[in-house]
Amino acid sequence: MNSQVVTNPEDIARLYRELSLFPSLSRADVGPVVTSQYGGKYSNIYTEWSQRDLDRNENVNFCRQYIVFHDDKSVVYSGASGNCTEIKGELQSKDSPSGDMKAVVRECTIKGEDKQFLEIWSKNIKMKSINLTALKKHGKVYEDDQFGCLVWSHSETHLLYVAERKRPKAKSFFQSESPELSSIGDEEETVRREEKETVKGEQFVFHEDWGEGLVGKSCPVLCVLDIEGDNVSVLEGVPDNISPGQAFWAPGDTGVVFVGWLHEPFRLGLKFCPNRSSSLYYVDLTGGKCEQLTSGTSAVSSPRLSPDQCRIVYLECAVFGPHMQCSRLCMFDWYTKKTSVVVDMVNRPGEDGFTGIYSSQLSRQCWSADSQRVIISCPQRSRKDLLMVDTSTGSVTSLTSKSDVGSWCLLNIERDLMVVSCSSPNCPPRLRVGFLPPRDSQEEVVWVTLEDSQILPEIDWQILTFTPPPEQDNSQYPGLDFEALLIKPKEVKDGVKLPLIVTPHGGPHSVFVADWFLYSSVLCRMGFAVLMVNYRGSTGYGQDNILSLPGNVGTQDVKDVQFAVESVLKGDEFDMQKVAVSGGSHGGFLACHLIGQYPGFYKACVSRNPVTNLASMIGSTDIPDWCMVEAGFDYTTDCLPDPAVWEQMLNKSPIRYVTQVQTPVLLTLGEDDKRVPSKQGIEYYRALQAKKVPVRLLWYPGNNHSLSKVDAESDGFMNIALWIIQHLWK
Ligand SMILES: CC(=O)N[C@@H](C)C(=O)N[C@@H](C)C(=O)N[C@@H](C)C(=O)O
Repeated sequence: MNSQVVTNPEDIARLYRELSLFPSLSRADVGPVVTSQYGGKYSNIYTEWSQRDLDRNENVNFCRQYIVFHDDKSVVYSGASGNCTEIKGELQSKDSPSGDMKAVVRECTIKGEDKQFLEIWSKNIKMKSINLTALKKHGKVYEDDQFGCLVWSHSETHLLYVAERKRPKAKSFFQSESPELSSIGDEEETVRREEKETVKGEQFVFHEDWGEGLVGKSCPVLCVLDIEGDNVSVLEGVPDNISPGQAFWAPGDTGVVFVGWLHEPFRLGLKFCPNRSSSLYYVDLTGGKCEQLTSGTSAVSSPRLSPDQCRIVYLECAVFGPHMQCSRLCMFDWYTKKTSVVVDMVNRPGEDGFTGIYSSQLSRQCWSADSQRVIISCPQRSRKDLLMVDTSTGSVTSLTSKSDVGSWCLLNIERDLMVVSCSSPNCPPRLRVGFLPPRDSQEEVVWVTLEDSQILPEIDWQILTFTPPPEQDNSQYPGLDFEALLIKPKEVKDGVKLPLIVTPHGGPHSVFVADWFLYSSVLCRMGFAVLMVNYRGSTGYGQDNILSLPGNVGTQDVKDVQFAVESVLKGDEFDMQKVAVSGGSHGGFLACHLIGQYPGFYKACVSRNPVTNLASMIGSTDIPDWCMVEAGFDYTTDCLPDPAVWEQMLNKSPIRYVTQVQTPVLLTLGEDDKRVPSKQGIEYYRALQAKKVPVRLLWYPGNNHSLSKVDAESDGFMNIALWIIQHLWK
């Protein structure tokens, strides 16, 4: 075999184990400025990381702290202050604004029962540990990014968080009554009260939840802990037709501002779906009066209060339509109660190259100290950059576009000290800090690395740009181009042509930015080239690019990927007899389309939780609107099955071409997938079996759409690599 590909399973596993060690940065907080007696200033940087532990079969979360000496505008010295500490059981944590206290929501199992505690730490003492489970004021605390929050009041006397609404105990009509209580004591009184609150016939009522990644999260409520009084109250006044989340304290702690998502007539999947009808609200703590701050005709997210507590920026996009779109950055003036658009949607990038805002979540803090600028990390074509927005002028400046690092993520900013994670396809995440230059200055940010990582010299990467041929131009949205990341081994032996693995992203409205990808890095170290295609419809290229795809899935996206592959194969670097295709979700949809529409071209196919039949998916997915929109139809909540629509859906689905498939297919399915139900993969699996096409199906219990648990991810990789090797060199 004239190749340089690693094929021995033990060697592959060793490579995977080596590269899976690199942790990812999930959070950073900047502590208060401390001035030493000699006038030196320093701040503590608290960071949280996540790392795969293949032996414990879990993602391990740990923290590490650093100290940064500065003069409020530049870093003088920095270094780690201690080693890493695993943080197990901590659902949420947050230092108080002064840094004097820390709140922790902790989950632990006591005598076989899961319980949740809200802890208040000060210096070296755990001052309070409130058993939230025993209080029975609400259900489980929300720890997710969609609804969850843990916020200190400005006064540091109250804590705000989100939990599941308390549901009365349900019992059968035929359950025997508890024996008459002999004596009335506190305990008995509690049991008696609970008996009264118990309802019959409600044990099996269906409670819809918010879908994939939010299973069991149905009715969030805003909760406030009065730290002095040790009592928890559920905020009144939130309208019954909305689910609140992403809450924070209003100026002066007079009340709470939050995002409310409409959940009538029913809930649709919310994860990766920022296009759900939602508004900003304010609920007054005293009277419980609730006020809607934004129009209610759009979808909003990530409200962030300015340091001077005068304005709130937030992201806004249209309701329904493509699930990820170009957002507007809007602002609500707390005192005039007026909203304004700071940065509008970008249909086509202009000369300045700014392609629009595609972030679905702003960083925890994103304001400059002067309350004039906002920092946003978001995709700009195939990179992810830090953008500085001047909220007075709406001007957008990239702080990182000249960098050779492909992906920058703002973790936090406090008093203009930015904490970022940055990485590239050949460089795992690094932790850096740097001061935001003064407003209107032309200075570049001076970045200081707190935690470095070495560039992998064996990996080379580049961004390729493609212009579709005239016959594939979109007449409604003409002149659009698209890109792909090409990741390949730096050293290639003479005479060796590289095998190529083609990977279209899912979404379809998402994007591959030049970030660190574990799978692509290991495949590259094994000797494969990997082509990660950002076909038309990807985010980061303007709203027109996104709008060009709905109604054209299964043709435009498929042709874009094939055009990119055939363009790359025109060179003599790659072996066109050794091309595989691999994708997940909509990327799996494309992988299955490609082997059906180009029979024999791909020698192996891997498909993770693929969409294989839009017509059969619409009735079982948590995002039925996605099926309608991507098939080219408008969605309304009262829409009903229509044979003509189903016919169109079927015609745009990979299952339509399954009779042409010759390529061996590996399917990997998550048992708990609410997004693309596993029956989609099974439908395709059976069709291949019936045609006697080599097919293998891996079924991962306890895994959902992302198949991101350590077992599924590591086992999945090994099987993917060996499947490709088996069929590219048979
Ligand atoms: C961009 C995005 O995620 N859109 C959502 C509506 C979504 O879940 N789409 C799926 C069909 C999908 O393709 N998801 C991709 C991102 C995946 O890899 O899971």
